[in-house]
Parts: sequence; C-alpha cells; structure tokens
Amino acid sequence: MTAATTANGSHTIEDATLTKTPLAAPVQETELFEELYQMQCFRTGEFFLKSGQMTPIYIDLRRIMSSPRILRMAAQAMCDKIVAKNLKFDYVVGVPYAALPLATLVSDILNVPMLMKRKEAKAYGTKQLIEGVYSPGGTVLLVEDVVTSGESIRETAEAIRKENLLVHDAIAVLDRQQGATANLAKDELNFLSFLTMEGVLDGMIRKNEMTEERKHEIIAHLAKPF
Ligand SMILES: O=P(O)(O)OC[C@H]1O[C@H](OP(=O)(O)OP(=O)(O)O)[C@H](O)[C@@H]1O
Repeated sequence: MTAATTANGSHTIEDATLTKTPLAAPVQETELFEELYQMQCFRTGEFFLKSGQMTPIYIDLRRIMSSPRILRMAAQAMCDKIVAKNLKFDYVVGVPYAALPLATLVSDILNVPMLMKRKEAKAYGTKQLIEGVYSPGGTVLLVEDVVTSGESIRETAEAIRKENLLVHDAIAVLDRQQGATANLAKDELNFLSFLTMEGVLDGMIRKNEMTEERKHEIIAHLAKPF
C-alpha cells in the first residue's frame, strides 16, 4: 500500500494488492422485496417521518444490518445499478446513520474507498466533519437506505462540497417517491434507486396484504406536499 501526499497535506491511499470483488448474479427487485418483507422492514399503520409528515407505510431498512446476507444483497443491488449506469466516482459516502453499513459494503464490493460524513463535527480530536483519507477535487457517490424528500442527501452533498469534493450522483435502496428526484436535481444531483414505494405496495398486494384501492390511496396521501 502506498500513501501519496497532496499539496494540502491530505492523502490518497493506493493499494495495488486489492482487486475488485467479483459481482454476484444481478439481484432481482422481487428477490430483494421478499427478503425485506421477511425481515419485517415494511410496516403499515401511522408513523411520522423526519419531515413531520404522517405516513401509512413505514419502511425501516435499519433492520437489515442484523442479517449480513440481506445487507449484502441490498448493497449488491445498488452496485448492479451503479455498474449498469457506469457511474464514475473516487469515494463512497453513506448518508448518516442508517446507510453507513450499506456504504461500507458498496465500498468493499466495488473496491472504492469510503469516507464517513458525521452528522455533527466533534468538539475535540481533529474536529473533522468528513473522516477518511481524500484529495480535494475527488468525486463522491452518496449512498442512502430510504429516501423521502432527499433532504438528507442534499445536506450531505452540501457538507461534502464544502470540503472541495465533487458530488454528482446519489443512490438508494428505496425511493419513497415523494419528490426526491426533482428536489435533488435542483442541486445538480442525479438520484437513482433500486426499489420504489410503488414496487413495495405491489409486492404487498401480491402478498394479499393490500388492495389496489388502498395502494392508490397511499400513493395519493404520499403525493401531498409536506
Ligand atoms: O429523504 P429524507 O426526507 O431526508 O428522509 C430520508 C432519511 O431519513 C432517514 O434517516 P433519519 O433522519 O431517520 O436518520 P438515521 O439515518 O440516523 O436513522 C433515512 O435513513 C434517510 O437518511
């Protein structure tokens, strides 16, 4: 391993001994839905989101860290999309906190270095908001678990751009389809997801846990501004 020092004293780590982990067979949407369903990641009822909005369906992907196999499958699904879209980046950053385990695996599968963005800078130590080894001008790919408004991605991109890093793309396991794509485009962020809310609701219909009528009610509810 070699560490190259740049003009401002930051480093890049180059490890010629690392090779990319071969990608497994592409993950299918229905396959990942089934695993998330079995892990009880989809809950109907009344829940409140970060935005304060009530939602009749809550999607909790934090649960999957308790299954290394499913966590890896979700990361692999994003990697399939990253490779298919030919996204170019030098670092992977998870949107804290829920996406950190996913970002770690994306970094591992694609053999691209990871950085970590803190929610708040510490008042001691180096006081850095972005942890890890990087060079200004590098490009970051943001990784999320579930996206609602896209605000958490936007905040993370803003902090990263302040460090003179570039961000063009963000990818999530699941898009709740509540305006994130359009919101993020305003900040010149291209947003992709592997699963969608509509896909989840269709999966729940297949499980006889939802009717078509209820699906349309939920989609109409989620389309309301918040
Ligand atoms: O698109 P948004 O409207 O920003 O909502 C999505 C964000 O909300 C959740 O995180 P949360 O804020 O609950 O924090 P956590 O990841 O620390 O659990 C989720 O993990 C996303 O980061």
